[in-house]
Amino acid sequence: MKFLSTLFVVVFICISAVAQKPRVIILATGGTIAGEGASADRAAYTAGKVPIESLLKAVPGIENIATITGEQIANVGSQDMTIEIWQKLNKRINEIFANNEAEGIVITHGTDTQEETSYFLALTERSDKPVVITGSMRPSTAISADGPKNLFDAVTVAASPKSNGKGVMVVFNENIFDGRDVTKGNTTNVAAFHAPTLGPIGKVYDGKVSYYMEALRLSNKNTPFDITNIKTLPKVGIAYMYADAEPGAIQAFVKEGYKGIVIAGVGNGNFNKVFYNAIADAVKKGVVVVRSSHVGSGRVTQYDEVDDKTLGTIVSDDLNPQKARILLMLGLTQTSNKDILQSNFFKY
Ligand SMILES: NC(=O)CC[C@H](N)C(=O)O
Repeated sequence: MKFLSTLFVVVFICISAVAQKPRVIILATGGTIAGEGASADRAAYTAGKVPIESLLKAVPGIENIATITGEQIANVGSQDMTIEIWQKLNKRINEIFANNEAEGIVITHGTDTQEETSYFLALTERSDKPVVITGSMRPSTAISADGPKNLFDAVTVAASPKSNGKGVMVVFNENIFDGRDVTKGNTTNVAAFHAPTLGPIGKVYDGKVSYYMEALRLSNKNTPFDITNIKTLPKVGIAYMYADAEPGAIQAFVKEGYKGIVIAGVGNGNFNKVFYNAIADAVKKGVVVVRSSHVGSGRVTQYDEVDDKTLGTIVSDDLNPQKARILLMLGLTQTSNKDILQSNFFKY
């Protein structure tokens, strides 16, 4: 009798484990994926119009992958993304995982600043469970809209047990990218994202997830950046270098009381003499200056054409300027020690 009842309990647990779908919560923030136009071409549309419930209706079969619920966190074109929305996202993500509300999270997001949100969250959210960001290049009303397919793939990745421990990722056009490495590489094409250092870490196709490599830079709960009780981040600006550039942007940031400046340098984080002098002046006034590059791939290395020791600058390693800005803002919430801030760029 005891054996039979034990057997019954074991069989019941097995059946319910098989029947129970993973739970995925979609946090919607807007973007082209929620865009709406008056005609079927992609021109003249407004990003961030369509609510998450309508987006889900356009994805047949998505309900078979996971038990899905949607929440609207914001509804903006991601050029209007703010640190306040990042904080809202971060808070809700940490809450969802702490309360065991879902196995995975998908964030729908405009593509323009998707790479910044992915890195910010990779540095600040605190779980091993997957957070998958996606979007689209064509609005929901366009011919061959890519949003439904990207959303289907993102939910597939978020629901997959293979994704545990992978942290924050971007899923786009069947590629899975690490949230740190990913960057937008095309202004209009559906293959809008790439990852200059690693390439995609995996692929998602036909409801199946395959990983090929792993990012080793520390992220998620292995970073010290906890923004739970932080209202605003220290101001960090980006100054763009080009032939015969003038240093007005650097001087303006210093005047406005910015705590840090990232130089979107040429080549290996280089700049001309007037930039050099303005940077030296900024450093003397206590502003932390990071050398990055607008080349689009590769590292900015220390003590190359610029002697960072003499100038007092630090380098971004392979982070592009917009990502270097995020790491510097978060680093500055903890210290203004340049050695520690520099070591962050080799760790995270
Ligand atoms: N493809 C897009 O998502 C671009 C739309 C808009 N600029 C945004 O980033 O939200």
